[in-house]
Amino acid sequence: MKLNLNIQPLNTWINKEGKQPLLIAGPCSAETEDQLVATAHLLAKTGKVSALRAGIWKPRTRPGEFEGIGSIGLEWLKRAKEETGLPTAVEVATAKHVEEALAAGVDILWVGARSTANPFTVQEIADALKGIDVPVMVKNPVNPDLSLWVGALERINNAGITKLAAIHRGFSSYEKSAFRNEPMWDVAISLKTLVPELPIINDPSHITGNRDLIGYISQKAIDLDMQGLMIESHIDPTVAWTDAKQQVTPAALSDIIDNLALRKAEVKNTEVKDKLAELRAQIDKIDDLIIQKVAERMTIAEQIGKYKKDNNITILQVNRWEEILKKTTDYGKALKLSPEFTEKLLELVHTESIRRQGLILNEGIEQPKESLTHA
Ligand SMILES: O=C(O)C(=O)C[C@]1(C(=O)O)C=C[C@@H](O)C=C1
Repeated sequence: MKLNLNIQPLNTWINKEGKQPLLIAGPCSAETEDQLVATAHLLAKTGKVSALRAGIWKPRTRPGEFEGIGSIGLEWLKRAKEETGLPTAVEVATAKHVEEALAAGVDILWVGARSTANPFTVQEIADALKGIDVPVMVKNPVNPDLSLWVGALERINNAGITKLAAIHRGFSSYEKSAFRNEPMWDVAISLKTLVPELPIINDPSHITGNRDLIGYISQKAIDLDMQGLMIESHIDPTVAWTDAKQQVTPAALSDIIDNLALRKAEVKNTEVKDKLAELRAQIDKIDDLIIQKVAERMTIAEQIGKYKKDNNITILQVNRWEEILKKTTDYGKALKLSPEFTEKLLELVHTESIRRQGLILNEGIEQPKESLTHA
């Protein structure tokens, strides 16, 4: 399925001037005029930054935390832009923010993750943007809901904004992990599949919450053909008022960018092309076999379903299911497949098997369509 958004290419609204990858950087929050302007100068000096970001209004999880310096910071941004030539980007969460940012000459606006999760907020921002030709970037919602992300992009696009990009900043999760926000790359890949022309910019600062992992996530984003990076950079992260652990100095940022291996999606070399085509043909054959075998397995599950119906046996057989999970993940391990992967694959197959048996056991009863997976 494809979604039709009216989008202009990234290079029509942000000048990369040959810099690779596209980099938007700046402090999490504008704190003081000196901090912002000095950081901007150091970032400009790296020669790697295409736009300066700074949080002016900060949506904080708990009250009492620093909620951004407010409108005065827009004046500092203006000065930073005048002195460095870097275009500026800020987060907006209300119509008033939009008006103030535009009046102060901010070049790029972005919608934050909490705002994207709320269609009322997004619509308010979209209404404030009507008739204005300004680039807008939309962060993913805090929860891994592709529809909310797409909905926000549609609302902004419907307001006439064609200089549009998405920002992948990861998703909240209860699970403990190395990351502040789980990357859940599959959600960003689904967005890319749905709207291939939409630029996606990765935000490794918010995904990692940890400056030591920023290089690692940045490389993954480039490997997945994302169009740019937004990285938080502060002249002295140790004393930053917000997100101190995930900010890097402009010099450290420059090193991170130098260490990235740049990749391109297009294959130009014919030898490489031929080799890829040969391997892809093998994958095509195997994919057909996988589908053929899954279909055969479903036919057998349906036969079992008939027995269950005739003998009043429940569909779910937990002991048998556990036995299958154990033996198959063990077998997978021996073949170098991770148990998590094998389990996920089997769960999908088992869910479909159960659904089909349900159709047999409850024949004649209308059954609404259910989703196969959760997120
Ligand atoms: O063994 C069964 O009873 C089946 O119906 C097969 C099957 C499966 O697809 O693997 C399906 C449902 C049960 O929960 C257990 C296993």
